[in-house]
Amino acid sequence: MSAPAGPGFALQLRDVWLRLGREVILRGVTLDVTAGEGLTLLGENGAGKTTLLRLLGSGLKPTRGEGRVLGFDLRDGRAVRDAVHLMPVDGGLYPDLTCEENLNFALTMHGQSGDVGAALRRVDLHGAATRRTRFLSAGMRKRLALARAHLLARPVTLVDEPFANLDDAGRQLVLTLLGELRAGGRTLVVAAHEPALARQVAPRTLRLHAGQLTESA
Ligand SMILES: Nc1ncnc2c1ncn2[C@@H]1O[C@H](COP(=O)(O)OP(=O)(O)OP(=O)(O)O)[C@@H](O)[C@H]1O
Repeated sequence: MSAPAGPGFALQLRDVWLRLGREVILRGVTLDVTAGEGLTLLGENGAGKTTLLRLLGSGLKPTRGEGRVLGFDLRDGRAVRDAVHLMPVDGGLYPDLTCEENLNFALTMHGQSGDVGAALRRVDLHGAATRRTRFLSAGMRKRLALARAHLLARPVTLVDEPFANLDDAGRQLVLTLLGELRAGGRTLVVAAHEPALARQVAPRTLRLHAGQLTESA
């Protein structure tokens, strides 16, 4: 990349192309996100939102182009994965672990400590603490994944469709907990089909279309 990321940039992409199989998903994506900024990522089904989040979390490598996360090259998977937490659309939980085991495991993996009981109470899952996550409803899994993202509070938090499968109280919980992450200075990227909700915590809006990313009003 021509210029290294300054300390104020959380995310930088320069002319990033990404191909999966025969399909070119990203076509020259360039992006600058300052530390602490909140970004809503819009786009129709299949536009490439999940793919872009996975790239920013170092789960996929650019086919062409360059990127940095908190100054670390995207290809430096270990450094990027330590700085980033990606909350995938399906929650990304371990189905045979209980709710509290999932949270404890995530803390251990990042060398962090935290109050797992309080985190479960926050999302109204304290009654299911010892239940394996495979036996949770889709909305309960979403709540648990949200609790994990909030507990880890990584400097960059990427969230894929946080409002899906949630009731009104659950959607409000998403806004509250993601809002707290932003208030604590974390950089937040939310891929969603609910722009009015997502913008409440991530006001800058970008749209992916035909592999290209543009600012959206
Ligand atoms: N492993 C893969 N191999 C090949 N193509 C893939 C792979 N994963 C995703 N794709 C394709 O990449 C494109 C973008 O998918 P992606 O999941 O990023 O879209 P999205 O914007 O998140 O969609 P949605 O709103 O439906 O969740 C789709 O055409 C999809 O078929």
